[in-house]
Parts: sequence; structure tokens; C-alpha cells
Amino acid sequence: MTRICLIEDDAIMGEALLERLILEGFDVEWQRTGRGGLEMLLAQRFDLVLLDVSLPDLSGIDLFEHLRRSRTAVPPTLFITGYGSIEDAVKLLKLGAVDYLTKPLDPGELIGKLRALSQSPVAPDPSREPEDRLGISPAMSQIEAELARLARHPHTPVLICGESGVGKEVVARRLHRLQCPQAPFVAVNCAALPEGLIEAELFGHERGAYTGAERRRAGVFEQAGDGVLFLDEIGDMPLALQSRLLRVVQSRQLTRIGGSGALEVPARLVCATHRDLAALVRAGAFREDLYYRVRVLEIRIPPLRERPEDVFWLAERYVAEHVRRFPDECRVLGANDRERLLKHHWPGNVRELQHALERACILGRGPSLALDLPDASAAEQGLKAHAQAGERAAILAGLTDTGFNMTLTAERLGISRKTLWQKMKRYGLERR
Ligand SMILES: Nc1ncnc2c1ncn2[C@@H]1O[C@H](COP(=O)(O)OP(=O)(O)OP(=O)(O)O)[C@@H](O)[C@H]1O
Repeated sequence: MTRICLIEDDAIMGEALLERLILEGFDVEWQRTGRGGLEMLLAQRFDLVLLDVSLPDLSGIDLFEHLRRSRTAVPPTLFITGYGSIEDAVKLLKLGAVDYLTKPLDPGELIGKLRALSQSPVAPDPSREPEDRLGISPAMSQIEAELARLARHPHTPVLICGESGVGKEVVARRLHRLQCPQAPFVAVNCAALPEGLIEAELFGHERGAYTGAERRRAGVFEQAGDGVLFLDEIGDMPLALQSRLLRVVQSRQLTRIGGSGALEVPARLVCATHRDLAALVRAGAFREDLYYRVRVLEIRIPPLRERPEDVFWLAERYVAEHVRRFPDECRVLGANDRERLLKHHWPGNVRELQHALERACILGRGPSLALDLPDASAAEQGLKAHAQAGERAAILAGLTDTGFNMTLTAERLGISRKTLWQKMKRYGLERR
């Protein structure tokens, strides 16, 4: 049964929606405040979210942005906006919402959209992973074998290293599936969380622990139960929090903010980073003791350009997936395409390959793919480098102007905070 999180402050509308959705066979949880809704979404698993943009305490947009910053997989979200807030709706679609409806709501249209989303085999799910193999290269086969061994030692922390987009989260999910598929997998991106929120997000808080903490909240360590807690971009964790994290990892116990009793932490910690943690330790930006603690077991995923077997294997899979979803669009990877795939450097690794193939399949005609990869010609490379230098300079100027305030900079540049963060990572524009 499709599980929906409904966040609507209007009592009459909320009740009417709840009644109708239950009648239509959905399993619905209703929250009347933004904060209540956010807590519920962070703590429970939902298939869809139906979210009012205008809420009294925390706007639907802020809620959605917070969720996207702190979670790698956000359920497909459908927004309800008032007349006149179409601008918000457009902004939300850019941020990643799947759709929106304007008030007064047409119940038939709403149910139709919810049904389509709940049945859609293509509902966006960034966490999706291949069912069987991680790759066919010797390096990935070895990682598969290592994961099977690591799964038998469920309390030892694991560190997964590799460039952005190589599949660190995919590997973490694979370990979870081998180790404890029924237990939770909770993923948190340390770099994308605002510094003021990260402590509460990790360790939770008691009611009244600070202004605005209206109720007790479980942190991600608790939410992960006896499953896996995946801390992505661990190298970006603020230094001040690293000692607290170390204590939790060492003692396998934590105390919520404002609390006194210690709670057991059975979850396995899996950390990931695209950075050179040893260099961060040398620069004084990462605690040495935490470094040794989290990397007891280390997996290094090589960049895609170093495993050409996987380039073809993955490309074939993405084409096959397209044909499965759109049987009348029968695309085929040709010899020419293969040559171009092999020549390309794949700075964005598997993520880049996936996007390139999706685009090539959608824009292709008949069996041919419309593969749009930059040619390695010097002129084009020069042009690309020029464009990137311009983009980097604009972002750096924006960040400097706002004192490295990411939200403000993203707004001024007209991009999402997540896109800004990804570009900062790509261009080495670290937070100060
Ligand atoms: N072995 C694989 N098979 C199929 N798809 C993969 C594989 N590895 C990665 N992908 C896909 O590539 C994309 C990036 O993967 P993932 O998010 O795991 O990378 P990452 O290294 O954690 O990236 P980042 O450092 O940016 O967080 C995802 O869409 C994922 O599904």
C-alpha cells in the first residue's frame, strides 16, 4: 500500500484530504506543522509526500530544502500552493519537486497524480542500485568479494573513498543489503547540512534542549537502529563535532543534546569521502584519532576511467533500462558510441555516464543514440576550460560577497543550494 505523508495546516482541508486519501486506499500520516512533518519524514519511510507550501512555522519550501540537504533519497513530493504562489511552485520544480497543484484543489486531479506517481516505475530514486553486480572489472569484483567479508563483521566502521560519482553510496547500500537488509539504512550528507543543524541531526535532542526544540527528536544514529548509518562527505564534518563523533564511535553510546542518559548505538557506521583524509589530518582539519577509527576497514573505488570494462557494461545496462521502460524506443550501443565512451575521461564518473546515456537514449532516433560527449579536440577542450573558469570565478565572487553563505549565494546565482555545493566541490571552493 502506498504510504503518504500529508503536511497541511488547515484543519478542514487536512481532514477532507485524509478521509479521501484513505478511501482511495492510501496509507496516510497527517501532520499540521512544517516541523512536525519534517520530523516525521526524517524518522519514517514514505512513498510520497503531499506538502502545503504555506505552513505557519516552517514553509514547505524550507522543509523540502532541508530534507534534500540532509537526505540523499527524498520521496517524490507533490506540492499544494495557493493562487499567486506559482513562482514558488516553479522554484520547487527546479529544486526537485515532482509536481504541484493549486488551491482550490481538484480532488480527481490530485488522486490521478498520486496514483500515477505511486505506480510510476520511473519515480525518481537516486538511491537505486543494480540488483546483481557492481561492475565486471577486476577492481569492482574484488570490492564485491570484500563486501561479503565485511558484512560478517557488522560492528566495525568502514570508510569508502573515491572521486565524486564513482558509486560510494551504491557500495554502502550493497554492504547494508548483505549485512542486514531488514534493518534501516540512513544516509546523511555532512557537507550539505548547515553547521547549526548537524549536531541535532546526528545525535538528536531532548524536548526543550534549546529554543525551538519543542519535542524530543531522535538523531540519525538512533534512526539507524541496528542497521547502517552512512555518513557521506565525512571530511567536511566540522572539527568541533569530530570529537563528539569519535566518542560515540568508541563507546557505541550517545547522549542526546540536553539529555543525560546514554543510549546504546548498535548501528554500523559507514563513512565516505572524495577527499584525501590523510591530507586533511596533516592540515589539521580532520582529527587523527577519528581518522584511524573510521578507516579500520577501507574500500577504495577507482575512478571510472581506470576501469573501461565497467564503462561498456554500465552503458549497456543504461541502454537496456531505457528499452525496458520504453519498449517502442529500441536503442543500441554502436561501435562508434563505444569508441567515444572509451575516449572520454569521465570526470563525473558513473553519475556522468548515467546522465549521458539517459540523454542519449531520450534524444536518439531509431536504434541510434544521440551521444553528446565533448570531443577531445584541443579547441573544444580549451573552450570548455574557459567556460568552467568563468563559472568558477562567478561562484567564488558570489561566495566571497556573501561571506560564504551558501543559501544566499545559491539564490543570487539562481541555482539550488545542492547544485552550488556540487559545483563548489568540483572547483575546489571549500567552505571556510
Ligand atoms: N556500480 C554501479 N552500477 C550502477 N549504477 C551505479 C554504480 N555506481 C554508481 N552508480 C550510479 O551513479 C550515481 C552516483 O553514485 P553514488 O551516489 O553512489 O556515487 P558517490 O560516489 O556516492 O557520489 P558523491 O561523491 O557525489 O556522493 C548514482 O545514480 C548511482 O546509481
